[in-house]
Amino acid sequence: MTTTLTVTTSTTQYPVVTGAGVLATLADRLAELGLRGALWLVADEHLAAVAEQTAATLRAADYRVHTITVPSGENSKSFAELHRLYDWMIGNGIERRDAVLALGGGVIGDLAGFAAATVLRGVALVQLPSTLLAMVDAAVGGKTGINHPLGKNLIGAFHQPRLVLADTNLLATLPPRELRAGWAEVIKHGVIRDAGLFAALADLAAARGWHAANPAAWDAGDAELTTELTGIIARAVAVKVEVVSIDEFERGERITLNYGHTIGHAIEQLLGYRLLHGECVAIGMDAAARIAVALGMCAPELVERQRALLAAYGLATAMPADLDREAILALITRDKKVQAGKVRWVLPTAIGHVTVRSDVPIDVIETVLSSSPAL
Ligand SMILES: NC(=O)c1ccc[n+]([C@@H]2O[C@H](COP(=O)([O-])OP(=O)(O)OC[C@H]3O[C@@H](n4cnc5c(N)ncnc54)[C@H](O)[C@@H]3O)[C@@H](O)[C@H]2O)c1
Ligand SMILES: O=C(O)C(=O)C[C@@H](O)[C@H](O)[C@H](O)COP(=O)(O)O
Ligand SMILES: [Zn+2]
Repeated sequence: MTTTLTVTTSTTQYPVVTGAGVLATLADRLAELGLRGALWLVADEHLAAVAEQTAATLRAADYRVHTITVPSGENSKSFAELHRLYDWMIGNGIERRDAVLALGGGVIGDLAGFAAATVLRGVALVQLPSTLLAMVDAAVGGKTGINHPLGKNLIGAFHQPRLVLADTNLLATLPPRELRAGWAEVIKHGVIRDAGLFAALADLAAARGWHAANPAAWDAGDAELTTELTGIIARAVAVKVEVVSIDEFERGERITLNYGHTIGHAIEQLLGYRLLHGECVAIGMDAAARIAVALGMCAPELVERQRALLAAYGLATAMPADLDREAILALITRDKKVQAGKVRWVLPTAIGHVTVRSDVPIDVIETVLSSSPAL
């Protein structure tokens, strides 16, 4: 099953295509978009074979293709890697009508996307996500960037892709831990905007007997499961498409996509990126839900339901014991969503609904952090 959704903003419109085998349609789609310049394929090192195959197909369709691989992992969202991409592009004569193709997870999408946003003041970008997380979230919506030693994603730009092609066949080689990290953003999409998606995830978990001790596993040979999960992925993509179409530049609605990230990003950075982005978002979602309960915004049952669903998809919500709670607090106040010195918290009121609050008392946050279950 292939699903095509369209991001429509005041400045642009582009398709987000999700399905098994869609990467094979890349050359035709580029031609339809009128992208006939050279292609600069930036691939995660673990996707080198896919990159080679993709480049060969594009060359057979008369494209000039340059390829480069980037070391896997969060550390590649760095000035050094960005610089290496600029040297490669400029050194080999990139032109304004060319396009950058980002083949990999969110790290490659963010890094190559930012290079595309800035080289020659911007060239076309095509996102070819290869992780669950990138398919449902990172590849869509145009947020690109790198990390700064003082914080996550602090240097970046909005640069919308011309096309997102999410080939779910690529997920067959994704390590289970990375797949689990992707479920965090899928569940986030359910909590912030789509109670039906949350219910579908919960129903599937119940039907399959998935819980903390026996979490979700995707056996690609199970056709029925693959169909169900592909449908769920398409539904999660739809949430992202909807939100960024409403609010491209995060002036309002888009901040809801940051649910779980205020604390999540702080943990990611404090642990030196030892935990994955999705794993930290899961911990941050649990803390945010507990803040909402403490403020009387939702019933404690919401925390339990969210925790159970995260656990069923293999995600822990306890904070690592070595995490310095004071340091989390300090980092939160440097979050890029801080306005007039106030942290803007995305908090749930019910499954499928969140609201933004800038008046969360510090002692509530301290209590939630200090009462977090520890790993
Ligand atoms: N721009 C956005 O809107 C947005 C949204 C969410 C997250 N992000 C960012 O995305 C990053 C996380 O992305 P991610 O979870 O995709 O991680 P990632 O890009 O680090 O990829 C995860 C790991 O899987 C490997 N891999 C990727 N695809 C594979 C495949 N098909 N088969 C085998 N191995 C594969 C990679 O080499 C890497 O080791 C974070 O930096 C986060 O900040 C950005
Ligand atoms: O697309 C968005 O907007 C998001 O917030 C999606 C998040 O899942 C993603 O992690 C994003 O990179 C966070 O953005 P940031 O502005 O908080 O760095
Ligand atoms: Zn995220």
